[in-house]
Amino acid sequence: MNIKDKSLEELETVSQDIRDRIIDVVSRKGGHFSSTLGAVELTVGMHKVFDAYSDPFIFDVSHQCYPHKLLTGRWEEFETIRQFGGLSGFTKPNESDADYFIAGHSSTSISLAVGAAKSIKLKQEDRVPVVMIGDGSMTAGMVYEALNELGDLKLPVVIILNDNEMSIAKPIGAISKHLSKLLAGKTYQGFKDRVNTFIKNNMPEGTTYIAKRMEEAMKLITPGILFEEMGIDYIGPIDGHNLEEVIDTLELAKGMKKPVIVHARTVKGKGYEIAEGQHEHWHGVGPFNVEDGAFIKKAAPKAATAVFAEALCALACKHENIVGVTAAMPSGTGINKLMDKFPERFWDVAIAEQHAVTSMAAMAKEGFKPYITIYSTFLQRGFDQIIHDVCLMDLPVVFAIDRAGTVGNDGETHQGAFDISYLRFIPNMIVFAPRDNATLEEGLSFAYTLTSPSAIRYPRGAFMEVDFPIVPFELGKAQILKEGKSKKLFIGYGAGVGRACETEKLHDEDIAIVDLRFVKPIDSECLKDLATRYDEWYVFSDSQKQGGVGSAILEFLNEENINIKLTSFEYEDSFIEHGDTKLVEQSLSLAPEDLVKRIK
Ligand SMILES: Cc1ncc(C[n+]2csc(CCOP(=O)(O)OP(=O)(O)O)c2C)c(N)n1
Ligand SMILES: CC(=O)[C@@H](O)[C@H](O)COP(=O)(O)O
Ligand SMILES: [Mg+2]
Repeated sequence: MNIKDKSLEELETVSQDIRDRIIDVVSRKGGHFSSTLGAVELTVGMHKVFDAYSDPFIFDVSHQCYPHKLLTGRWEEFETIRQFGGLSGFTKPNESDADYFIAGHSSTSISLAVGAAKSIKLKQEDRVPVVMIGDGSMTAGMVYEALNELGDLKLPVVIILNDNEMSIAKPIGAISKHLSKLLAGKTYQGFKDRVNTFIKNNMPEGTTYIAKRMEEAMKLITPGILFEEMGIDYIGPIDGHNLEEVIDTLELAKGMKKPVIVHARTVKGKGYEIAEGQHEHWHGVGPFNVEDGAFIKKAAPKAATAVFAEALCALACKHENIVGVTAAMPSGTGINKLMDKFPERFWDVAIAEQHAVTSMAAMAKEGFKPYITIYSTFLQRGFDQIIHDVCLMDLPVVFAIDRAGTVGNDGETHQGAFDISYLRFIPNMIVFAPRDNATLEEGLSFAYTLTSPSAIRYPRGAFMEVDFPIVPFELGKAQILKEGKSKKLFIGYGAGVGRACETEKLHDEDIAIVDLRFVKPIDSECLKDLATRYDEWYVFSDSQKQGGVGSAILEFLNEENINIKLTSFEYEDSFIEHGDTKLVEQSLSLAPEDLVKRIK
């Protein structure tokens, strides 16, 4: 839809049509809801003033990109948003030339804009990167790395700060507080260029000097001081739902040919009253009833996250030295319950995974027992800190890794595929996994006793329940769940144990099953014993094959010079698409019915 020539009135209608389409589809299919509604006018303004097929349109996280997709030839296809084989819920260049870059992890947008702006300058092209970044995403350190360079190079970039005073939950920290103060202030237009030009052309020499001093003085009172001092012009706050104001301001910003932040005040959920405002549960939703906003709940077994939160609560009651953090995912990780119960011991540190890891390392050094609770995919953000600040000092930090394995509709940017591979090779790190809710509780208690770093992983949603005796975790010890008459052996790890059991049931042989429990240190004695009885091993784990569980076992077999035929049912060397988990697993031939065929 080309909106360049539309009048303001027509654009108001376009905005309403976009809102109606989002409410209709997301209420039936689920998705990121309140973020996208809050970004409608800002997105329409971007498309009115800039050209998405030439100027890099860069959405931070890009969960708010639905209006952009609707304006760039995906109106009908929007019906398939986040569905298997359908549109991604985030920007994706192979979907449309209007999608400049893939996103899903937050706070990359300004770095992308700096890279784009450097390239545009070198290629001497007439294009301007335009960024939309939320107030929550402004709390990640990477943003300041980018602003630091941008303010120095003064490359033309327009940054729209979409400030709805919400992250997923209420925003945390001094940056958010500062931005809210700005929102409360009166509008300040960064129009110094116009003033300077006027003075230069019309006033005697000395005036410029006086004007310069005046400008310096003004800086002391201008709200955008945080950005102005970094060399980034600040305009705002403006009403991010007032199309005329948005368009005029973006025109002004574009004309400034320098880095400028347009600070827009918006309401998360704007246009669907029930979701308007600071409502965490409207950020990402399942299907709901438009009339009354009631969520259409499907009966589901108890999620691992809920078990984790309850178990950690019980532990924290028992042991006063337990502390913990989430990085802006309080309800997603269940840490909100701990924050409510122990506000002095559990924190939301904002979107700051690196800071989460290193600050908790210091608490471990001080004698506390930190549980760092971060999704597998987001923990990738704190990788160097895990090595440099936790493992090098061999500190007793527990990494509670939620969303391990495939995560469903979020897709490639969010899969919890890599944590085993990226943790296993770090000295001092203990890597282990429960197979169900009962062993998750057991595992969290066991982790409390460890004097080295440890990582325990569990899936999005519920484990598949399996029925075997619960034995206490013992460092480096596996648990043989059943012996078998066949020469085959199923080795399950974490949620993979459930899949091994399902597959064994579908198979027409009596197959032994072992719960590996530890991928590091691996249970050499148990594996050596099993090798005397079984010579065809199959590995089941929700993790990347490269460097994963199968690799660990192969390394062991090689070191012991044991000759076993080993097949690993882990993820192949590619990124995993979005969609319903069952459909995704079938596409990977990892559903039990597929595995039976592959074994045969
Ligand atoms: C590195 C990283 N950590 C955590 C998340 C989870 N996450 C997705 S959106 C979001 C909040 C974003 O808030 P904001 O930028 O204000 O956008 P809004 O939804 O308010 O429009 C968070 C924490 C993420 N995508 N990336
Ligand atoms: C956009 C983003 O990164 C989060 O909203 C994420 O989608 C949450 O994932 P869960 O739904 O698994 O909590
Ligand atoms: Mg926000």
